[in-house]
Amino acid sequence: MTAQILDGKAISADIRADLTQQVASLTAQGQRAPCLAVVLVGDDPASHVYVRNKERACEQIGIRSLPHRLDSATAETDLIELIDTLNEAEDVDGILVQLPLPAHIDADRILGRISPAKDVDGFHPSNIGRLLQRRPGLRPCTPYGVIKMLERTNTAVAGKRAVVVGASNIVGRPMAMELLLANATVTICNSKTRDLAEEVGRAEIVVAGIGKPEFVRGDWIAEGAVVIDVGINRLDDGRLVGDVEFEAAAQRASWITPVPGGVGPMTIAMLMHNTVEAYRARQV
Ligand SMILES: Nc1nc2c(c(=O)[nH]1)N[C@@H](CN(C=O)c1ccc(C(=O)N[C@@H](CCC(=O)O)C(=O)O)cc1)CN2
Ligand SMILES: [Mg+2]
Repeated sequence: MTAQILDGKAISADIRADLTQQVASLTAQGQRAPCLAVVLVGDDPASHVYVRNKERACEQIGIRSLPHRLDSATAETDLIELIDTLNEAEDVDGILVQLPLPAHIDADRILGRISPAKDVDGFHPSNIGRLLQRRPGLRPCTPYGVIKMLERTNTAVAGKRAVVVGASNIVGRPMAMELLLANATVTICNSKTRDLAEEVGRAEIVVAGIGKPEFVRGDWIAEGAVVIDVGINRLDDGRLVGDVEFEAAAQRASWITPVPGGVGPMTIAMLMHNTVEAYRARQV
């Protein structure tokens, strides 16, 4: 089998086009536009690129973005003060704090300070708990985006054997919860998993999010599996590769996401989706 490509750029463009229409119809009715506060601390070059891309996506959709660029030496107490101000601001619907934060700042404390109603990244323990319990809430963008991509394959997730490789708080764990919500039979693999190849080989859906270039070998993949690669790794030669050995995996998979142009663009599209959702929830 040779896999069909799950084109994250195209799917995210569809989602953003739909959001553009939604926002246009809100503002045509005289309502204010949704507003996303974008907080970036420090000068990590990749973070600057991601934040710019998020602000550009806001602009295209008609979401107002409120930039807060802070010095890398910003004290944790000052950042908390800013979060509190944004939590209180009537006209701010979503708060995004770009990660990673500088080492002297406790990221968990900051993410836990954001009002769950404005937590458009879906990282607050309350939103994670809601996902775990099948209750409505803001859902972490990357796993949510993966679910949207799986919908595009027109293969039912319910009843499928899904293997998530990686158990991070922002990808692996919430991804497993999303797949469970969709009624898959889910296995979460971590760094201590014995015989990873065998686990992956049983999967009808594989989601890789471990942050190790081409760690999941193509010959581990079962014939016809759907392969979702969340990894984005920059090699010394400048090439960008995922966590899956793409060419070999594509020989066996039915669908596969490329890197770049796969899950990455979906993360930003779902952030925009969550911002509009947070706005709507705050209007009632
Ligand atoms: N507060 C958050 N911080 C971080 C998140 C997040 O979701 N919320 N995720 C990552 C960074 N990130 C968004 O913030 C992100 C990374 C990559 C992409 C993307 O589209 N990548 C492109 C390739 C880009 C390149 O050439 O380097 C792709 O995959 O096609 C989008 C979003 C950590 N921090
Ligand atoms: Mg820290």
